[in-house]
Amino acid sequence: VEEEENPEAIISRFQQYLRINTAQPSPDYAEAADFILAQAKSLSLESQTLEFVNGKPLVLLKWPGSDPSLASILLNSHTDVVPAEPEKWTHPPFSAHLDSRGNVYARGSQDMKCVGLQYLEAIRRLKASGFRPIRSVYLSFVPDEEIGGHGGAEKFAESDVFQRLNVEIVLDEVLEWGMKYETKSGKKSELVGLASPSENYRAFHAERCPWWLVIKAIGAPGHGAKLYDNTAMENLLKSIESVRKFRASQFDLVKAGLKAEGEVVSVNMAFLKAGTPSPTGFVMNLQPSEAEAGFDIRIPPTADPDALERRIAEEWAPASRNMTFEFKQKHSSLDKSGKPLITATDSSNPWWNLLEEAVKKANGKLGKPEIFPASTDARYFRDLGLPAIGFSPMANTPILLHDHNEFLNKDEYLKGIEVYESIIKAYASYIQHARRDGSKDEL
Ligand SMILES: CSCC[C@H](NC=O)C(=O)O
Ligand SMILES: [Zn+2]
Ligand SMILES: [Zn+2]
Repeated sequence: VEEEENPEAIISRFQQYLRINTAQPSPDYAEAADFILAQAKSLSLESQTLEFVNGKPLVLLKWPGSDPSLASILLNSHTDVVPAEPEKWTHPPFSAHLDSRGNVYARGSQDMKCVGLQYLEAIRRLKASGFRPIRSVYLSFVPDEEIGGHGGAEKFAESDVFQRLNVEIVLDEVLEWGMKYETKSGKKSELVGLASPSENYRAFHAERCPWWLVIKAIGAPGHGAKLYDNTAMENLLKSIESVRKFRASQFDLVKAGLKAEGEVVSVNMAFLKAGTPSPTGFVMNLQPSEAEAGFDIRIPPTADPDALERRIAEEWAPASRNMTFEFKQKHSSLDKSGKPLITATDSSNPWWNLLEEAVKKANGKLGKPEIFPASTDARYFRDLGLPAIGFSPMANTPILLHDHNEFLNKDEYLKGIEVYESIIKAYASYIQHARRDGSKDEL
């Protein structure tokens, strides 16, 4: 085994990447880009750095295939991570501390620096084994996924550069996802989804789309002791009650086991803003003339977006109650032709089956296609009509996305590299033209 293929060397590279503080809101993108470019160089991959937004580099790597007439494969990962509160971690979030059980602690160890580097390590192994891709394999290391992807994947997907890559399939991240709730029958709190850390890998063919909604109420201000109708607070509270009812109806479907979490609309209040500040807090005997609330809504591609929009306009922020609303973020859950943004998993999309087979070959098992409850950059590629699959090879791993003490076990990381090795090999050697209509052409 070559020096750089030792497990120690592999883990050490993972740690190096994790130690770069790319936490929002001020990620060190320059250092991350340098690191990726150095890795690319050591692997003799072609590279270029794109800057759709100043100071936010997107590193694009290429492993050229032997047949440039075939469409290519894109392996996407984001380089930014969410912030961490260091004092709440057992090991500092950018130390990449390796403990005696082999757990590597760092912000980004699951989401998703692991995946970005596993792609590269898989290529290192494939190269060492003498494998040569027929299709070109591209890797994109994109900025700003955690804040919406507008300065990264969104611009990239819309770019001429991307057009010229002739991409036919995109792989992106997915995170293990579970939820806690009170069962209807008793007080017992349960975990569904990946409650018992499972042996299975999960793969996602769609995701819920983010709608970040702000509703605002106005009303006549007045004395705090006076009862009168149509205050801003009263008007907003009516909306909140209505939102809560709807939220409960959706959640009940999940609790009853009728729907998966990705199949219902979620709505959670993100902020409340009202009141007249005073040096000691808020003025208490004044009813404010404005009140605002913000909601994180996620809509599955299977839901009717018009119906939800009507509900917002008629029940949650009716003009008749002196209310207005605004979206801070609104990704359509339908494509341009009005079809739900769902990547096919039938015979019209050979990449799904190839993924399944490749994971099996690496002794893994893939679950049924699911709808990811949160959002990833994959939606920008699905917008273009491209198949995109959310997949991160992490089994037997507790769900710590955006949580304190995020870690990944080194053996799970190493196993993931083998899984990607198998996937990249299968994808890059696939020589049929995959057509949207499901027909195939032997070349
Ligand atoms: C509006 S894009 C935000 C993307 C983010 N992705 C992962 O957590 C999410 O909140 O789902
Ligand atoms: Zn992520
Ligand atoms: Zn994230």
